[in-house]
Amino acid sequence: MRIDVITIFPDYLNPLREALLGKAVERERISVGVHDLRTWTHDVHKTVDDSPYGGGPGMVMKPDVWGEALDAVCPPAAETSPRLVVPTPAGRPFTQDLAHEWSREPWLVFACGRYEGIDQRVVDEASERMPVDEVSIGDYVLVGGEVAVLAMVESVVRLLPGVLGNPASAQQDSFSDGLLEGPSYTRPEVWRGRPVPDVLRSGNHGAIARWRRDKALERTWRRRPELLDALPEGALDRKDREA
Ligand SMILES: Nc1cc(-c2cccs2)n[nH]1
Repeated sequence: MRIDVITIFPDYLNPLREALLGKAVERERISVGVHDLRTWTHDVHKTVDDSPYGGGPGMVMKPDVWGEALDAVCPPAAETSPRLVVPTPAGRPFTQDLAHEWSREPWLVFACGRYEGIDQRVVDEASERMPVDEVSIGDYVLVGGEVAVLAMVESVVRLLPGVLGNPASAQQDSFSDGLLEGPSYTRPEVWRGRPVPDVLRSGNHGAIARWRRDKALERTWRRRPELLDALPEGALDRKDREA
């Protein structure tokens, strides 16, 4: 997978070179290009934004600069086009399902804007030649899209074959079965007077699976009840309903 990020804060994307993601780059599971948007300005101040038409607070990012940047990073004449991802608080929710969908893409380009946004014509024009997803990573407002890109890239790249040490981890993610993951425990057996639940040390794998499922259902019911309503028909069996 090829990943390109266009940003006015290229150093903000340095974590993409670290740890798990850094290994994925080293192993050529992904190639990462980070591009400074100011490269495509032509004034001495390298201006990337301007006041919003219609008035209002903040600044909006200029379409001409973004247009040149996107033309350079994903040339219109090229035979392949990327999926363009634009983080915004006004986007559709980014979910684990979307991470799985994107993990099958050969090329993703992320456009990091300000929270007041990028001139809408940039997305409108790009949509004529590539798929564009305007997505939100949650109902809160960041200053820029860079943090959102780090989160989304990490959640997508960890799903690629050969990136996670144990592929089973991605299979047992929270949300993979529509529920939140239940509690986890490791040594010591007793910590500050708190023992590990007996069932987890019983060696009875059926009982352990049942206990874990019950804890996942309980946690989901307490913290995210709407996820239970969104489960497909038949996802909960009789024992689940008794939990
Ligand atoms: N979910 C979300 C995205 C954002 C921003 C994207 C770009 C600038 S601020 N804030 N919150």
